[in-house]
Parts: sequence; C-alpha cells; structure tokens
Amino acid sequence: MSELVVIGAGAFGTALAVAMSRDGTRVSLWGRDVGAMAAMRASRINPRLPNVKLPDEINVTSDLSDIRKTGPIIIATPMQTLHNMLDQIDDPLAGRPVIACCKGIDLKTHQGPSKLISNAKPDAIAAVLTGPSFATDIAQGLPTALTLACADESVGLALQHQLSKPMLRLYLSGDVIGAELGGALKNVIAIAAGACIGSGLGESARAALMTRGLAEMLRFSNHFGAQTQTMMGLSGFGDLALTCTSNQSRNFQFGAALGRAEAFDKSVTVEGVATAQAVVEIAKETGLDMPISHAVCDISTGNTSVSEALQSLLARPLKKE
Ligand SMILES: NC(=O)C1=CN([C@@H]2O[C@H](COP(=O)(O)OP(=O)(O)OC[C@H]3O[C@@H](n4cnc5c(N)ncnc54)[C@H](O)[C@@H]3O)[C@@H](O)[C@H]2O)C=CC1
Ligand SMILES: O=C(CO)COP(=O)(O)O
Repeated sequence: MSELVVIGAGAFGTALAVAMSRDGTRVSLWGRDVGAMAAMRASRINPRLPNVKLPDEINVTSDLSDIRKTGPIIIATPMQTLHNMLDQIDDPLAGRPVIACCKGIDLKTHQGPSKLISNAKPDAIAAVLTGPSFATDIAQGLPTALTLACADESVGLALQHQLSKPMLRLYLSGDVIGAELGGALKNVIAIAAGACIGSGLGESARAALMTRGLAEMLRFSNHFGAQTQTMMGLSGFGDLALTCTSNQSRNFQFGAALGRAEAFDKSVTVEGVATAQAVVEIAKETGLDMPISHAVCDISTGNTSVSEALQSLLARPLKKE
C-alpha cells in the first residue's frame, strides 16, 4: 500500500489528501495547530472544506515526526511560511521527493518554492504541483488537470503515475521554474482582474488585462529560463484563466473588494499580494517591465487607488503587440 505525507492542513492540503486517499493510499495530513488537528481527527471534517468527510485512510496529525513515514511529501502551506516550515523539519529528507503546491515568490529571498526546498534540504528531490484547481473541486472528485514539474525525469515520471487519479490528471514537465512562476504570477494578475470587475471597468478590460498579464508572465519567466510552452500550459495560461474569471478565487475576490473600496478579511490567504511586491523588487533589480504587477503592488498596499492605477496603465506609450 503506498504512503504519502501532506504538510499543511488548509483547504488545498486537505483536498489533496482526500483525493490521494481515494484509492487506499495511506496519507498523513500534518497541521501546526494541535487543537484544530485534534478536532479534525474527531469530526473528520476540516472547517475549510465543510462538505467533505475525511476518509479513514487519512491520519490527521500535528506531530512532525510523522513525516518520517515513507513516501513523497507534499507541502501545501502559504508561500511566505515555506522557509520557516522547512526549517522546522529536522530530517534531511534524503532521496525523498518534496512536492511544493505553494504559489508565490518568497519576499525575503526572492526565490520560488523549489529553490527554497533545495537550499534547505539539498538531498531531497524538489518538485512542484500546480495548475488550475480549486480545493473544493479536487476534494469533491471533480475532473482536474495539473502540472507536475520535476527536474529529475525518472522521479517525475514515477510521481506522475503515483499521484494521478482517475479524476486528477497530472501532466509531466521538466520546467520547474516555469511551472512555479506561472502559479505565482497568475495570482498577481487575478488581483488586477478582480479590481477591474469590482470597479465596474467591464469584461473587455479584464480580457485586455489577462492578455497583457500573460505577456508580463512570459517576459518575467523567460528571463529566469522558463519555457514559453510551460507558461502557455496548465500552470500558466490555465491557472490564469481560472483565477481571473472565477469568483471562487481569493486573489480575484481580494481585487474585487479593492475595486469596490470594501474591506477584505485579513485572515484569508491571498498569495498575490506578497508576490506582487517581490515581482516589483525583482523588476527593479533586473530592469524588467512589469506594469500590471506594479499597479497591483501599489493598489494592494494602499499606495494608489484603483482608478489612479488604471490611469497610469492607460497613459503608457503605445507600442507593438
Ligand atoms: N485553495 C486552493 O484552491 C488552492 C491553493 N493552492 C495553494 O496552496 C497553498 C495553501 O493554500 P490553502 O490551503 O488554500 O490555504 P488555507 O488558507 O486554506 O490554509 C493555509 C494553511 O496553512 C497553515 N499555515 C499558516 N501559516 C503557517 C505556518 N507558518 N506554518 C505552517 N502552517 C501554516 C494554516 O494553519 C492553514 O492550515 C497556497 O500557496 C495556495 O496558493 C494551490 C491550488 C489551489
Ligand atoms: O490557485 C488557485 C486555483 O488554481 C486558487 O486560487 P486562489 O488562491 O486565488 O483562491
């Protein structure tokens, strides 16, 4: 019987644990909050996914030593907590695949999840699982397709086969940088799309933002060696399309609240805010032109209003597509 560890018992970690356990795989689902994990163990319900019962195959735990069990490790904590999370794991995880689902760029180091993993655990095998998928859809067993990216082709192939399920199709890629940058950058553009709709600018404007946003994603990721094909696939265009057009997306919801000048619940995970800030800092260092990310950084930190940000985007010099 295969085994798997999922670190991070939020919506996404729990959804993946449920999906993976459907074929009898034994999953250890780790969360940091001892009380919340005890409650989840008793009720078999995660309040973030209230309609989904956790199967018996899932061992809900707050004991990090449970990750010593065999099998790949999936990390589904928010991006800005990954550095600290890896520091808490005292095992070197030698030879173990460590698969990040975090979508973002670390503000302190300007690195993505795979680099943080390789720096902290040089003997582990870093991989990334990303693409268009809401936790609720995965947990309910609705059809979903994701990118699994791993630089080690044979490990990637083995993971693709182990983690693909009848309703969860994993497409394999060797372009780890491209896959993780797609997931990080689409959140920034989704905030812009939400602000556009929330402030009543219309769906044509949103389509323009998505298209020019994709151009920004390509410019940025190509600079760091990503392949264009990856950005046009599930982890780039696919996730951009989902997140910019669905009210279920928290990044979209946050942008929409900004557009309507409404308050937003600070406890909700909105990965695009810190990533926009990291992108602006990286753009300053590299000279990359990232106007939408600049606008999102300014509106999400309260430096500019949505209408001022729009005016500055519209006032840019006309250029070739
Ligand atoms: N929810 C979704 O539909 C999807 C989420 N993701 C990604 O998965 C990652 C996690 O997102 P969600 O599960 O949705 O977030 P969530 O807000 O539902 O859960 C986050 C979890 O991380 C835990 N956490 C917070 N700070 C922590 C720390 N310092 N150390 C350890 N654990 C900590 C929280 O207790 C919570 O259980 C994000 O990067 C997100 O972009 C990816 C695909 C879909
Ligand atoms: O990444 C996601 C879907 O693929 C989830 O998006 P949000 O974090 O914006 O909710």
